[in-house]
Amino acid sequence: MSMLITGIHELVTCDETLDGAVEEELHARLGLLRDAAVVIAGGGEDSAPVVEWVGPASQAPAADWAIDLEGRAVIPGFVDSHSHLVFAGDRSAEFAARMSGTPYDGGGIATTVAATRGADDAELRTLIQHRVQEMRAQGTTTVEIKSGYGLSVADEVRALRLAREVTEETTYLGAHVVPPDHRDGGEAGRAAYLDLVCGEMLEACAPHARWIDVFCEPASPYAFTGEESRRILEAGRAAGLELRVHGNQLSEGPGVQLAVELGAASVDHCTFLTDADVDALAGSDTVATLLPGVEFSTRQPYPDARRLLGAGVDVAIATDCNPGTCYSSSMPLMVALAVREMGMTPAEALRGATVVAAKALRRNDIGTIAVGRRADLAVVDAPSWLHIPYRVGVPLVRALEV
Ligand SMILES: N=CN[C@@H](CCC(=O)O)C(=O)O
Ligand SMILES: [Zn+2]
Repeated sequence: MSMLITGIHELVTCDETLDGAVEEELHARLGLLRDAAVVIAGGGEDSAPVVEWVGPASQAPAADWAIDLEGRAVIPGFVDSHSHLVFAGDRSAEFAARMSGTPYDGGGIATTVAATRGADDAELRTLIQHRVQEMRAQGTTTVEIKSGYGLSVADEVRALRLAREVTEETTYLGAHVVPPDHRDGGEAGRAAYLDLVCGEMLEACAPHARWIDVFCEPASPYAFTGEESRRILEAGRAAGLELRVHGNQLSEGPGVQLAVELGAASVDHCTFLTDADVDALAGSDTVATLLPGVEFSTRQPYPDARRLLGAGVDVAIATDCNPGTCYSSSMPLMVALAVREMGMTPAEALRGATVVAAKALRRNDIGTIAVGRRADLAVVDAPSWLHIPYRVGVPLVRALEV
């Protein structure tokens, strides 16, 4: 079965090779067509629908079904490459304290670990499904989900198993923080937890995960040093996982350069960078994923995306949706913050939320609208994609259900 989607006033494909794309600075590298149509086909029990044809509406082929979007804009579905959706509990009071000056240091993660361990599978499943649905309703069609609020073998496996029910992009984050039960044991407790993360826990979690991640942040007493992070990432790679890193969130530190050295797909946060960090990223295949909702919700300074883009670094943006540093699932909000606060042009921010975010997940089947790629489309209830940052806070974007 095929479906013709027509009545598209602006079609953002993010396909830079597309013939006939508008060549205006405002829409640079977006592969933008006006008065366009898309044909999608396939899809069934085992396979997602794919794009079969893209072009001017006047040349569209016939299809089994047609829908008319009546002059709206269409973009590739957002790729949210960084989230922590498997959690229970509430930390809104911590947010309120930060708004009046209390700094974030990662200590609140223990609160969520306790609440998450205390929730049964059905409760957690409902929470995850609700959050994924909330994302789709705002245009997100792919989401990466980390564990990291279990921090025992059984609880980490459970988090990844539940995350796998809704996405292939699952990330083992046993190295989120050293949990309270091990911190109480001092240096020996910490060493025992590292052994667990790199040993029994990794072995149990690897079958449920594609990625391994670590909160590399020597400035936080709860997180991991550069050397500890190296050991964790190397163990993960030996177990067949691909690498991503939480780095340079609270201070300058080793995370970015470690991620580049080990060939991680992405290093996320990048709030505090030295010139050497920027240079390392610029010569690498590692994406810098910025998480502007975190700076919004922690009152930290926003990272300077312009500095990274100017050096030639690939910059993605994601929500980091989690109960501590950013409880927002809204990619449209992240696009707006990236433009308003981090020096990205609207076009750079939209690319960062789609095609560059796909690169951060080492995927080339999503993040663009092109023949043969997945038919993951989002509709903007406005004539131009520019309304996403322009009409901040207005729920204009939704995933197209096909
Ligand atoms: N920094 C580490 N992890 C999360 C926050 C987790 C939490 O505070 O619950 C982040 O990406 O910001
Ligand atoms: Zn995170």
